[in-house]
Amino acid sequence: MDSEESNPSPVESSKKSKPKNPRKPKDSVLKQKSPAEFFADNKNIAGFDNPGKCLYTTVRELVENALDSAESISKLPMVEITIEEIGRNKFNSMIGLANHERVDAELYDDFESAKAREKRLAKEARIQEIQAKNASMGKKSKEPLTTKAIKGRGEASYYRVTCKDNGRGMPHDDIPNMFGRVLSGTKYGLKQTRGKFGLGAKMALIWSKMSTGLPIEISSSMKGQTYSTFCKLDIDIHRNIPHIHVHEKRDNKEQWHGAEIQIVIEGNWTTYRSKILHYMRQMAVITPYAEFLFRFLSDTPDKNATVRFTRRTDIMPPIPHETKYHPSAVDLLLIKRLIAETSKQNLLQFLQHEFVNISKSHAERLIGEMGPDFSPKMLVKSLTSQQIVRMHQLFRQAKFDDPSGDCLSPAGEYNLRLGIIKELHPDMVATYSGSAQVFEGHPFIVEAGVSIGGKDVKLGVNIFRFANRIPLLFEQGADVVTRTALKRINWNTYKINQIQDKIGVFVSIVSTKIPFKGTGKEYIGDDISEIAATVKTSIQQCCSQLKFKIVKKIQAREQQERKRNLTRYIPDVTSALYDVLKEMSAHAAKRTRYTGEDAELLKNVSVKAVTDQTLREKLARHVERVDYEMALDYATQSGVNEEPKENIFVQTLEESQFLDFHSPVFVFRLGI
Ligand SMILES: Nc1ncnc2c1ncn2[C@@H]1O[C@H](COP(=O)(O)OP(=O)(O)OP(=O)(O)O)[C@@H](O)[C@H]1O
Repeated sequence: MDSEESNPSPVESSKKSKPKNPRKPKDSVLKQKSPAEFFADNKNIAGFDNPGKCLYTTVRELVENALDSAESISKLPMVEITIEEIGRNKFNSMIGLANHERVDAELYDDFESAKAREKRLAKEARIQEIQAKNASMGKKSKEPLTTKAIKGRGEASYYRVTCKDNGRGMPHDDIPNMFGRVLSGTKYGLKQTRGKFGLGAKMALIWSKMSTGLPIEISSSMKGQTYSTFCKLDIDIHRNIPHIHVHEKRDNKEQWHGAEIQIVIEGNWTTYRSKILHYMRQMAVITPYAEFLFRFLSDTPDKNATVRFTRRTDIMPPIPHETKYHPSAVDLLLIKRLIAETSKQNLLQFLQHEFVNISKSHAERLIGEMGPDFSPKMLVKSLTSQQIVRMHQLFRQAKFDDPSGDCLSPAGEYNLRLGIIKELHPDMVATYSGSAQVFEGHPFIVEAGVSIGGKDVKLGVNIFRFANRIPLLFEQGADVVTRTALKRINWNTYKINQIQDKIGVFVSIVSTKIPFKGTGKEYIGDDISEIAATVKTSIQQCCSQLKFKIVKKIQAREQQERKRNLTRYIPDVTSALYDVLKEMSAHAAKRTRYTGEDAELLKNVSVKAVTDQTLREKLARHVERVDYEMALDYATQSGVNEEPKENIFVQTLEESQFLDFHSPVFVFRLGI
């Protein structure tokens, strides 16, 4: 499909989209909706709630696609995101709309009548007077300096969002459907990916269609391609098909591969600025092997911002690979689909090859158990609905080995720790990576980190959640990680103060199926007991490591305190002791009960060979020695960390294998 500039009018396309159904009864109120229409009507369920959130979710969807794409070809990701503010005049000229000055001012929401204005100004003058009076008396005034003028709903703000990556790129012919057909994508298999639903990019396009009416622009090229694709399209909401404006091949002299997506939408940078930057920062924590360049451009130069999140390691987690279904993870519909799609002929081969953890002998036993109607050689496509139900019933009741986590790609304890240290600079950090666990036949791995102290960390528990290496920023309260950290961890046990310490809790969950609540990928519910239990153990593991360090720190502090106290009491103690000894030595000659060392001491006291000063010096020396020994003991056990230190990052060898050494206080990685 090449260049196609013609653009059917909306009227035409809606006429086409709703053919009259001749059989529809006259009084029927039945209607159908296309998936695109459904999501346009309910865009909030995909995270497109209001203009600010739409800007945030658009950035997020594009960044996550960029990372998925680069990682799928094992390329260290380089992602450039630019948000360019577009003023109203510029926007109008982009869409060919002449600027228009207000004629009937009273029509507008922010209109302030002369009387209201007079009243407001009088009030402001009064406040200023009070403030001046208070200032002269040295008092602070609580009144705000100005009262608010009437605020209308405000003008819409428009932004051009561009995201460029160095990933796989997209095949020329697939691009229109990838961006212009809701629920189409390449990530539907059983595989750990950030994307899943085939929805995100289309939602951004639907929002642009709803707010600016401008099409999306895609440039893309795949490795080794001599051309790049340029495609400009929007979406026919009623028919859920791409509406192509331009789709053409261009020269690719630089041998570039990747994708550049550009979209113009309404948004709100002011209210979502911090969320977007937060998202980028957390993405840098969980993806320290990626380079992100984030730019905000505006006509007002002091609003401009450039943030670069530099790559800190070139070790990428292994590529997650597609796996087969576990027999306990399938339902009737899925079994039917697998039967329809399988290339295997008979039942034995089908069971053996379309599922994990069913060996040949196991498959034979299962078929025997299904009943006399079944045989290993029977054609799988000839199974009746009843027979499929029987198979499903057996799958639910039979015992199968758990699926392995080999197909998963967790961030890795090394990367997680590096990310936390790089972005937060905590005083202490502990990380833990668990083994693969299972829920409903899907493997999952939980990794956790707990840090104490650090830059820009608030007092109390600060939660950082990640699912399939996506930061989750919204709906925090209902999430399994938040609930576990706040309600099920007894921080006191680990000598951590939940209110006064700056605690960072990082939990990253990866799985072939993340049980998100809703398509917005904002939180994981607390109702899956396997996940909740693993999250709890992982956080506890980190806390135990920290407790070890904290206890040592407390001991060192107590010891210092003890030394200070002992030293403070030395003069009093020694003079009291000396007085007693003096008294005893005065009567020693008359009594014979003192012998040996005691008698020697009393004699020395009486001849002033031992004085108050001698006792003082001896006791001070003793306190000093005990303190030194204890300090040495502490340092050998916990390492000296008061010395000047500098972070160093070792360049890794490409294609090498690594061996991790885990200790309660560090992870050491060796190339082998
Ligand atoms: N930057 C990109 N590079 C390569 N392919 C891309 C890129 N962006 C999108 N795609 C392709 O377009 C498809 C649709 O993307 P979309 O964001 O709509 O859904 P998704 O990522 O599959 O799932 P989700 O809705 O869960 O994000 C993707 O599956 C992918 O194949």
